[in-house]
Amino acid sequence: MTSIVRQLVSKKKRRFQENGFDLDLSYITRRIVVMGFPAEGVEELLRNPYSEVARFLTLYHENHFKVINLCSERLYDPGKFGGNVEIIPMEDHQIAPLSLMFKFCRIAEDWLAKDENNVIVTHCKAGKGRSGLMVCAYLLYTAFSPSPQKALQFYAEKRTKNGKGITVPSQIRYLDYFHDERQKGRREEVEMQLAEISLTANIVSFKDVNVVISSITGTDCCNPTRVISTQESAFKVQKSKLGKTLVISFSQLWICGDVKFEFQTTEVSLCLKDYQALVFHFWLNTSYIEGDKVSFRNKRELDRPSRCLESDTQVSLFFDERRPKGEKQD
Ligand SMILES: CCCCCCCC(=O)OC[C@H](COP(=O)(O)O[C@H]1[C@H](O)[C@@H](OP(=O)(O)O)[C@H](OP(=O)(O)O)[C@@H](OP(=O)(O)O)[C@H]1O)OC(=O)CCCCCCC
Repeated sequence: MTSIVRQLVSKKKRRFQENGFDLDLSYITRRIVVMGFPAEGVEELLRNPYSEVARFLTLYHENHFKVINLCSERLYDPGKFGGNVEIIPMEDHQIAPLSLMFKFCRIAEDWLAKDENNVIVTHCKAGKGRSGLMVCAYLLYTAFSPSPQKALQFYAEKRTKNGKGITVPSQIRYLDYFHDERQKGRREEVEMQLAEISLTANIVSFKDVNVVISSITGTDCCNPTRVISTQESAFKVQKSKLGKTLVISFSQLWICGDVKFEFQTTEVSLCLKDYQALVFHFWLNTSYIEGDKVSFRNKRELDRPSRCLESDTQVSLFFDERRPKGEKQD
């Protein structure tokens, strides 16, 4: 029964079912392994039991494995795997700044270069999204894959049965950013003045939509710093609604680097308390914005869109100015 539950929880991800093992684990290449979380206690009923993961690593890769834990929400004592564990915390369904993607690649490259028998074992919670972003970055970093599209296809084929590896659009966007930097070098940091957000969606006609904008300072991608919430009056924010279209205008709002946009509505919880429910979100890096407009043409281009959204939801961001980071305006 337990193995049935674990197989249900692992959904369409390929499992390692040889030699008495049945793990949510896939070899992406001979030396890159991706797996679901090595759980203990009750969660063992749902995910890879830590003891089975340890037995697998000892049997197949004793003294030659390095584990990289990408879960910010599930940390464990590195001593569990003999101490050879690196932690790069990422939030579920979110991106990692390019600096962390390159950090992952350097860790993997150094370890695999030490001994031809060495392997990298990467996991997050499901071992699908966050692990996929980092492993696809490594496939590009080493030129194993010539393009982000090829890396995504290769990963999806090796990790899943339904060809749906990385499915969060912003994670795919950041893989494109990574490839650009790997090919052409780091881009200049750019600040952009956000003038307007336009949202056309069914939800606008019957809900008040709030936008929270935050950005990553340093490499702590788990706690982005809030720039503004359109519910606050700290910045001059004007909202206008016409049918299914909401236009939010900003004044003097500059954003820079890795920026998260969260669209929320006020909901009532079961205990009759108001809370902000996430309708969708997306991430952008200002150095990669071309021109003065960014558009999302439908729901599929948004991250984790709620079921209540109609498919032809559209979002556009309009920018007034851009400047190199830190350049003072007179
Ligand atoms: C009889 C029980 C049958 C259980 C059937 C469960 C069937 C089922 O959907 O199981 C799957 C769920 C959720 O599974 P997980 O708890 O493992 O969550 C997944 C994880 O967040 C992935 O991110 P990452 O960790 O890979 O970065 C995410 O991928 P992404 O960020 O790319 O979207 C994926 O979204 P996605 O699949 O793409 O939509 C989530 O489903 O498991 C649980 O909820 C665990 C608790 C299960 C509670 C069981 C209570 C008994």
